[in-house]
Amino acid sequence: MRLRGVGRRYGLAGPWVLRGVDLDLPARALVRVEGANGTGKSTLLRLLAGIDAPSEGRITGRGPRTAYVPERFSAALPFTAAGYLAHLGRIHGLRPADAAARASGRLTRFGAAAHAGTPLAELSKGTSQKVAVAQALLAEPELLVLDEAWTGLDTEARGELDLAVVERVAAGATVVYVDHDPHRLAGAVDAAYRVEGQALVPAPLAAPDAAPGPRILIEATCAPGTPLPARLPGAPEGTAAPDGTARLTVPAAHSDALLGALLTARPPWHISQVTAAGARAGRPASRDGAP
Ligand SMILES: Nc1ncnc2c1ncn2[C@@H]1O[C@H](COP(=O)(O)OP(=O)(O)OP(=O)(O)O)[C@@H](O)[C@H]1O
Repeated sequence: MRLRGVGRRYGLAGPWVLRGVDLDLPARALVRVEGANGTGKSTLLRLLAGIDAPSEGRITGRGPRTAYVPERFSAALPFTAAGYLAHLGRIHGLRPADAAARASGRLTRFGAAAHAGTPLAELSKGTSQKVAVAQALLAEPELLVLDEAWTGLDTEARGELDLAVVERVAAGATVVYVDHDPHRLAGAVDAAYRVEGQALVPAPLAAPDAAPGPRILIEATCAPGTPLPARLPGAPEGTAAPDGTARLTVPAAHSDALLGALLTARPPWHISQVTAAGARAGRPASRDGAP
């Protein structure tokens, strides 16, 4: 996706919020946008998501599957949380039974299963935000735009969203996000930009050492006594036990490479579980439980 000479102002004679923005967003990339309060980050994200149009300039190459999570989500629609997600699933072309199953799975993943039957209008702010995140992930978007989507989520749901973002990028998507936490997803970010004045300028990436970002725990098995392959990518922490089980943690950015190395090793390792490191012990990454 490309932005060329993009500008946005509100009202015909309003001040320019953004002007002369040129940006290339490749596939399979995690892109952070930062900037001081009120500089135009949300304005840029709405333009990227296509829910607002530039006042000047051109945006091209946006794919059909785009999802957006706003800073504050409130859907004043006559649906329950699960009904709303299932409805969106059907709009995305899923069969009713598949849409209902996927809706339920997404609510479970973000710890909102207990509120599946609650009308949208009665959801707490945190649960509404979980529904917003669940709806964005429903269509497996190729462009995912997150405007402080972590705000209002509990710790577990924040970890799930970190993991879901990393998964989307690994699946080939472009994910663009704003978050007040400078360490959010640090170590996994491919490019960062700062809104300054009316311009968008490249920003330095947070050092992975200072802020390692999400880590993934990979549990694998092989024949008892098999040593781990040498020089595994991502410098994973952990060892293989004599019974042939291994528990390894790596920065999320390296988890795909590590999985690939284990699966193609000689002899190959069988992957038994992949979870967010720091998730409750022994529970899979897609877990249930109320907030
Ligand atoms: N719908 C709108 N109508 C008029 N002005 C707007 C609108 N949306 C944003 N603005 C103005 O555009 C400027 C940039 O706002 P925007 O919300 O994009 O900034 P931001 O960097 O996301 O802010 P924050 O960090 O507070 O979330 C602000 O001056 C804001 O008042």
